[in-house]
Amino acid sequence: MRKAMPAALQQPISLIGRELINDLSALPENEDIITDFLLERLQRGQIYTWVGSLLLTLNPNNEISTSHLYNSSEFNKYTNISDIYEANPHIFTVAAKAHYNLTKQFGKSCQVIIISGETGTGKTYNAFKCLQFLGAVNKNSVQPSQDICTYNTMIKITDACRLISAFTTACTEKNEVSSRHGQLVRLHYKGGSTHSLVVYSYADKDVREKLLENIFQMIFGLANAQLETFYLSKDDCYDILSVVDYTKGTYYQEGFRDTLQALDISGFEPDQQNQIFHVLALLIHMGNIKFVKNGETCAIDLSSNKSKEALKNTCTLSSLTEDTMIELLTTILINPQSTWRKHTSYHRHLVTVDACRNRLHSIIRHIYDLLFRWILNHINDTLSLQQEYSQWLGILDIFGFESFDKNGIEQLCVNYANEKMQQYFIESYVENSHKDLQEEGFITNCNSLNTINLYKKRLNIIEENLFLTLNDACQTPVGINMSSIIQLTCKNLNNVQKKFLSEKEGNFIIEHYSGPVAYSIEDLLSKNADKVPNEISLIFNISRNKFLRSLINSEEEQQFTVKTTTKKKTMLAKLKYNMDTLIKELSKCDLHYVRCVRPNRSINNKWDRKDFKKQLACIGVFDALPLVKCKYPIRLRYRDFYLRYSKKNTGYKTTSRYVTNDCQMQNIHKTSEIATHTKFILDRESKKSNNSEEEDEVFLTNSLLKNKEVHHSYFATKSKKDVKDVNSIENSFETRSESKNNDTKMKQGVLKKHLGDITLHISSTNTRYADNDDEKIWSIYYDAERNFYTIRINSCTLFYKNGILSRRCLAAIPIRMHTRITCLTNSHIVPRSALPQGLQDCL
Ligand SMILES: Nc1ncnc2c1ncn2[C@@H]1O[C@H](COP(=O)(O)OP(=O)(O)OP(=O)(O)O)[C@@H](O)[C@H]1O
Repeated sequence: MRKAMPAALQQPISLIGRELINDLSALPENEDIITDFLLERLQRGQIYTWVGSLLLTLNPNNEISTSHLYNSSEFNKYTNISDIYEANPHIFTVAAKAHYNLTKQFGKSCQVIIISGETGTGKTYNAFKCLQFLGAVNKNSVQPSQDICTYNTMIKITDACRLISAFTTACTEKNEVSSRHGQLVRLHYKGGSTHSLVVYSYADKDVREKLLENIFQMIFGLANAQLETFYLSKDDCYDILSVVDYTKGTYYQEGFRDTLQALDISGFEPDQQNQIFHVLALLIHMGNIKFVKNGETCAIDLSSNKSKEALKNTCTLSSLTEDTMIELLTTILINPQSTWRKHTSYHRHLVTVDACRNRLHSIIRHIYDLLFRWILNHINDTLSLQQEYSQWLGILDIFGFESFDKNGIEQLCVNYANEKMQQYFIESYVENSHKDLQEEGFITNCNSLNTINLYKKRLNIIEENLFLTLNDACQTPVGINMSSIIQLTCKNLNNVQKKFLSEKEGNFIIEHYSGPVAYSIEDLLSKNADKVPNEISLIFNISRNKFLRSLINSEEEQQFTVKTTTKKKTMLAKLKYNMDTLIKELSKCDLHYVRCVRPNRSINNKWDRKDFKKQLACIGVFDALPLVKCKYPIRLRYRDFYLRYSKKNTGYKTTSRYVTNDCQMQNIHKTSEIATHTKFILDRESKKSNNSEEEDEVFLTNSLLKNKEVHHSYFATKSKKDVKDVNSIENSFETRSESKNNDTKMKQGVLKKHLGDITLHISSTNTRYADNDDEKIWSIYYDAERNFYTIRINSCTLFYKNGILSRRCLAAIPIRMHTRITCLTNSHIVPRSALPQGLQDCL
């Protein structure tokens, strides 16, 4: 059960100024209010919102222009950000915070920005914005005297990521440029600037039947003459490009120009670029090969011109004979590695067209995979400058949750990866927050533990029941009826487990965190087996194409992909291994979460609120919110707090002052003494000089703080009705000006006004009085719209609202300060004894 919120924090939102709120934790825990609020923000072009320390981003869906969010002034604003913990919600803030923590050595030496959400919600877009921003920061931090190579590193890195993206995106039902791969871009830092890049590939989707962006680009981007050298033509029809939108030629041409530029910048020589296109052309032709049944066996369909032509071009581009290619595609070489028993090797014919087709596509996929990894290795070799440093900043962009009308193993891989990441988020963020809050005494019990258990159970069933069954089935040499295996697996589950995994009409249904998804079992085994023919390297080793040969033999040399040690190399086993490795890596890092959602329109063109709420629930916003509401939106580690305010201390005079109940001022010399007089809040607002004698001083005491037993002291917000008569304050200031020569009390420079149970004291020693009676030294202005007072004292401006007197324009959400007597080094809680003089900056 959570502790009741302080009354001041439960006031109606309208009083706080809804349009100023940028953190969901300031709103009541009501899904409808949150939905309205976010959609309102979206209409205003505010696509970013804090959920405590999480950043929530809304995909503007091409309806709202967001260019203003990423223009050069925004870059400058965030690259020169001074107050990293209180900055507006923006992807740049998250990047700046991670960069700040890394370079100032706050927290761990590895900082990772995790961007997640369903497909098409804007993960890749935001990951690029992060990179661009870090590029701008890097540019600022690199001294002109530094190596030009270092100076250009970030430009190269951004282009390299663009290149990787071109090789890993494809058009899907929900996103034209959907990532088909999960990558962790690691920017290695030395001396505050990026020195190298390493891109780790953690999970690839099954790209067999997918259309890869770069292949489109190539077809549209290459000149006709160059296409002819690869036996391609813009007018011909290629199966691998069967759903290409030919009206988008210009778009792909532009993409190709970017890819070429990225290839140049990433250090690919023209002949290497040509080799890449050569291999892509080979794959396009291979995709056109068709098979027919030929008696008991199968053969390549030579009666179709398209298929015949494809075979011819495939052989020419791979420099292999037609016989070799036919043998590779229609037979299996048994015992291929045998050298001493060579006579025992023999070819077994494939007997079904499907088997031949699966074999062809696994070869296409394998070669494409090898090409991509070769490119990745090349980029990493060029940009890692042969060195990795212990400090790095990572951006993790992993493909988003998918649920289409028909889902296969590809969606299973994607959704499992998302399930795993979500479980990790719930475990690392929600569970840790829960522990913190419990330790700090804010909550005694919390429902979030049930949520965590739910995630664990579901993942356990996917991994232990489903994956193991599918992997075992792949290893079995005899034919298997997958439908009955799935039925049996589901039948053996207990009632709780059945909630997560069930079987219906030949499909199996997983109740994911994002809702149920039905997966077809068609092709499940063949695709999961991911059987790359063992003889592929033997056959391509006799090719006269040197690049192809080296590519096929390069598998063992690849460094930046996670290698599975498991003997059962099924697709699901590899994926599980990769995800486990990734999570192990993440557990060593400080994590910054960015959660992406995409509001969609329903048929009547209104926002689909149901879907929007579902997305918010799925990415964990509603799980995190109750915890976030208990925590403070701004949480500084003790060390950060100390560094920040101790600096402020040295800038000020050494003597602090506090006000006792009867407004006497005393000097104190140790900050620790402040702790015993917690009424001290605001000091020295005038900036005239360091000479304390000439300065005005403003104090605010709050009777709420008188009680020393109050452990969680907070600077309470109070509703407007609690503030009594504002005019009377103004009047008293006027009176003070007028009676300056007569009133001895005024000469002592103390003004006191009771506002409910808050007392505002304004004191002045040696105050500079007005030279003439018309000059107003004090003024109070009430801003009715935003419900706060602006107090001007000489050149100094203060803001007052609901009991908070602050030097800055007031924060949009209620602010509390939590203190305790002692604290751990890494605690977010400031010990009372360490409250320094610059505490007012917290406000
Ligand atoms: N902040 C934004 N401003 C403008 N456009 C955006 C923004 N975020 C997303 N988009 C648009 O949404 C499209 C889809 O985004 P993106 O490709 O980043 O989605 P994704 O979450 O990475 O999807 P997938 O998981 O399928 O890769 C982008 O092409 C872009 O046009």
